[in-house]
Amino acid sequence: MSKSPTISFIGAGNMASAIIGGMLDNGYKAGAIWVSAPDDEHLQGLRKRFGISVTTDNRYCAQQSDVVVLAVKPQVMASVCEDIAAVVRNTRPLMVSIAAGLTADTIDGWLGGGVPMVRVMPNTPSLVGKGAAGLFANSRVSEQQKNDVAAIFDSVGSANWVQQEEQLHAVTALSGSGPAYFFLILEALEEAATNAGMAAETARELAIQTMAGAAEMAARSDLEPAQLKRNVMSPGGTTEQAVNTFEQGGLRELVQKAYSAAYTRSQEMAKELAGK
Ligand SMILES: NC(=O)C1=CN([C@@H]2O[C@H](COP(=O)(O)OP(=O)(O)OC[C@H]3O[C@@H](n4cnc5c(N)ncnc54)[C@H](OP(=O)(O)O)[C@@H]3O)[C@@H](O)[C@H]2O)C=CC1
Ligand SMILES: O=C(O)[C@@H]1CCC=N1
Repeated sequence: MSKSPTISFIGAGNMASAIIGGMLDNGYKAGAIWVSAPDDEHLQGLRKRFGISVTTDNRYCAQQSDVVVLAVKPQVMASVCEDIAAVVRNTRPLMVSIAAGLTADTIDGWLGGGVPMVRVMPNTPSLVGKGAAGLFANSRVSEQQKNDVAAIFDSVGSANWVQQEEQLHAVTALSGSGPAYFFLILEALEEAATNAGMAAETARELAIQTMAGAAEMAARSDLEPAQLKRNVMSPGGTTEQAVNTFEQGGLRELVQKAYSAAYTRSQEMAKELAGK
């Protein structure tokens, strides 16, 4: 494989667009990226936005590249793989799946078997170069191919290898789904502030800046999150009241429950879809 491999995305939705946008902002050339999906109008929009090549023909798309990223919903993965299997057998690209749940063996079976495959669990902040991805390679993937895939996901954030495929369930429940958890908190904080009379625009600006600032501090500081939290809590002050309210309301248990629900769903999807 060349130093900068050509990359085809099958599926052009939220996650593919986020990765492509991030890659282009971080040095990848539009000329090296192909995308396929059923809706030509949507594809033309992406072509205009990103300058990449587009086609409604999945087989043609798969033929163009050293790396083929499967970026469709898990429920349509079987039919997509069966459609491109002959092409994959001939051109032998590195296959990358970003689908939640589906195991490398299941997808390999749909592609006809013997395929080098990396499973990645990325997240949508890839669009702004702040993605967090977990990666697992099957035994057919070479070191060079691992480096090529890691370079793609490092270019849009951070790429983190896991040694056991099962660990991707944990990645999915944390960072794959995670952006939605923080957007939910953002929504709730904005709502609370506007209920107290703050202008919506100001509430959004302050809430986003606070979330970004807290994340940046946690990333840069040697202190534990618990200590960073205590540093905001003046004895007898306002934060103490809010944090106690969260703790007494069962926030930790709720977070554990939500995380487990996502984890379990990832496991269920693997079982449900393997038979299809
Ligand atoms: N969204 C996220 O935050 C994350 C998603 N993922 C995984 O990424 C994958 C895609 O998710 P997401 O981007 O959110 O989903 P979307 O629904 O946004 O995107 C799916 C894309 O696949 C296209 N598509 C549907 N059928 C076909 C087909 N037969 N051939 C080619 N393309 C097809 C859709 O086109 P159309 O819309 O016209 O039907 C759409 O462009 C999923 O497997 C998901 O598990 C992983 C991590 C995070
Ligand atoms: O909700 C989902 O199933 C996908 C996987 C992680 C984020 N979105």
